[in-house]
Amino acid sequence: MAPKEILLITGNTNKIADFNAILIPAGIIVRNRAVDVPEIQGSIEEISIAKCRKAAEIIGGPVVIDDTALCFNAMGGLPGPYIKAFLEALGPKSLHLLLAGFSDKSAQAVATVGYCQGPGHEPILFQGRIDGTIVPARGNMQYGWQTCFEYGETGQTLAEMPDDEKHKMSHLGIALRKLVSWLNRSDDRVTDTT
Ligand SMILES: O=P(O)(O)OP(=O)(O)OP(=O)(O)OC[C@H]1O[C@@H](n2cnc3c(O)ncnc32)[C@H](O)[C@@H]1O
Ligand SMILES: [Mg+2]
Repeated sequence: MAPKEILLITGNTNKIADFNAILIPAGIIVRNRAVDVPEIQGSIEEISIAKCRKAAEIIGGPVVIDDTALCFNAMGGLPGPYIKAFLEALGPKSLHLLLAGFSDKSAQAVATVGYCQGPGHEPILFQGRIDGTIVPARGNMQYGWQTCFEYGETGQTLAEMPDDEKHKMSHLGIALRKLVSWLNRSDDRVTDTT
């Protein structure tokens, strides 16, 4: 089978590294274009579909995007897809203070990966969602909110987990494995009709 290639549209270098770490072992080559695609307001899915559609229009061909959300259950899912603005304003060290007035510290990390064949095509979404707890920042790696998100019952923040272990269970790992299996099934369909 010929190696598959995707074009990831993102300006986030940590995201590119994570895509490579997860997709290279699955035989997928990740190319990148650092285009700042406008993000609308709406549900996680609406934002991802609009971002993916716009990226395909800008590039004029097949693209992959990811939009990542951090949803606090006590706040009805906010900040959710707006986490970037909160992170920029507060920094990872103060993020947990948003929940200071709530006893429920539970949260979900959500990766929504979109694939669009090109301008005029409908984007397809692949989502990974994991449960965790918002805690005061722990761990060395300064990527987004990973120091503040303790995964499941592990007692470890994502920033404290070894990369290979993290990619097996992370929101992005789950979403990208769904993308890989869809890409492989698409291959089967092409084979079936020839
Ligand atoms: O939109 P693009 O260009 O892909 O890059 P971005 O950095 O704006 O990424 P998002 O729109 O997905 O924004 C989500 C925010 O969460 C951060 N982030 C994204 N993925 C993450 C992950 O897997 N772990 C921790 N933080 C992440 C990211 O740095 C942003 O502050
Ligand atoms: Mg963004």
